[in-house]
Parts: sequence; structure tokens; C-alpha cells
Amino acid sequence: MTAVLRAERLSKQFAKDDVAVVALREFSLSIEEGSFVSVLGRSGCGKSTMLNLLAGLTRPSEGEVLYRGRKLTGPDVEIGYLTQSDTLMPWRDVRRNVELPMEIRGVAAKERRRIATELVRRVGLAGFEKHYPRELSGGMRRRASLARMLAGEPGTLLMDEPFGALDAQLRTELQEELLRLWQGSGQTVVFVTHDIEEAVLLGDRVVVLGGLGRIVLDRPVDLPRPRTLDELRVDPGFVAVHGELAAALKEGAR
Ligand SMILES: Nc1ncnc2c1ncn2[C@@H]1O[C@H](COP(=O)(O)OP(=O)(O)OP(=O)(O)O)[C@@H](O)[C@H]1O
Repeated sequence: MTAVLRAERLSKQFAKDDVAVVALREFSLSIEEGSFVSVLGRSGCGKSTMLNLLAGLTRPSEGEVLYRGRKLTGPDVEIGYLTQSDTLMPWRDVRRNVELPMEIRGVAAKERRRIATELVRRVGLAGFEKHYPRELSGGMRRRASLARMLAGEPGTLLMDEPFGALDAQLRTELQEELLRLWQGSGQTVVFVTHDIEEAVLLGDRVVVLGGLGRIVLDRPVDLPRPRTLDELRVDPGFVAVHGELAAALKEGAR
């Protein structure tokens, strides 16, 4: 297995009222090609800062990000990023938002429409193709953004708490859909969450961050797939991993 994405001693500080605020300190991580890595951490520990750097959206104060061995100096079409903030285009309806990455790649109009319609269905938005972002709920906008990211067919997907705002039922459906799409795709996923169950359900590996992005625990999850939460919850292996991660989160908060 080769590393597709590597963070090497990344530090990031922001200037706030002339005072330097450190968000991430000497953060290093190597992501294997085709793997699904969950990153777990409490609010404010630097998860979004880390993803912004991995996406090439912001520049590190120190250190570097390597994508396929090349230094990342800006956003890359190969890397899809589902941010926490809403980046749908307000003047495009759902279908045309989802079509956008395919327009950029020069996919023919008919094919674009076919793929967009299918992706919109997969994220549970069938019937809302003609709705504009302002006509959707927050959760629906997240799902439309997810479909748009998938439409770009990125080799690497960075996702920042994509399902946090959704109700439990929908969340489960989308987690399963994401796994279906990912399995066998060869895509690499870095998935940020603060939910232990979600991290274990999805990941091949869970990385727990403490303050300033300090890695408190980095462990593989070797539970068999396909996984469902109902089955996992009564699996002794899952209960053990869950306990270990909960302890690591607590340790990270210190
Ligand atoms: N643009 C910025 N300017 C100043 N400080 C920032 C900026 N962005 C992040 N920070 C600070 O860096 C730290 C880490 O923020 P970050 O958003 O990465 O955390 P997070 O783990 O993603 O949190 P959450 O789970 O709540 O999204 C916080 O203390 C935050 O206040």
C-alpha cells in the first residue's frame, strides 16, 4: 500500500487581534491509497484546519502536504472536499449544482444530466432536482453538496462532519450509501466526525485527535464489512474499540 496523502509536520497559526492563535502543531499523518480513515476529535481540536490544509485550501505556517508524492500548493481536482460551510451556488438548482464538476470536465450534457439525476436520487433528493439551495433544508443542502462532490469523481474525498446535522434515520441511510459508493471504488476517504459510532462504522482506521491536532490514538478497525450499527452494537469487538476511543477522546481533552 502506498500513501496517497501525507501531512508532514504541519503547523498552522492564525493572527487574531494581533495575537497568534495556534490551531495545529506539528501534525503528521500518512493516508494509504484506497483506505477509509475516520478522524475523531472534540470541537476545536483542529480537524477543519487539518482538512483545509489537506485540501490545499489554506497554506500551512510550517510543514507540507504531499499528494501522490508532490507538494500540494493549492486545490487539486483529484481531491474532493465537502466542507462544513455551504458552498452550493445559489443561482443554480440542485441538478445544475451537481452537474457543475462534470461541466468543468467537459462531460456531454445528456450524460451529465443522467449522472446528476442518479446521484441526486442516491442522496435521497429525488424530486428536488429543480429546487434552488434556498428552498432546501440545511440537511438537504448537505446532501446536494455530497452529490456534487461525488459528481467530480475525485480520487480522494475529504469530508468534514457531513452527516452531523441530519436526523438519525437519514444519517444511517447516507452512511450506508457512502459505503456502497466507496467499496470497490478505489477512492481514498478522510472522514472527520465527533461521533465514535460513526467513526468505527465507516473507517478502516480511526485517528483520534486531541488539542492542536495532537494524535492521541491511531488504530486500525478490523471489524468485517459490510457493517451495520445494529449488528456492531452487540459485537464484543466493537464494544472494545468503542471503549478505547472514548478513553482516547477523554485523554485528548486533557
Ligand atoms: N480563521 C481562523 N482564525 C482564527 N482562529 C481560527 C481560525 N480557524 C480556526 N481557528 C481556531 O483554531 C482552532 C481549531 O479550529 P478548527 O475549526 O480546526 O476545529 P475543529 O476541530 O474543526 O472544530 P469543530 O469540530 O467545532 O468544527 C480553534 O481554536 C479555532 O478557534
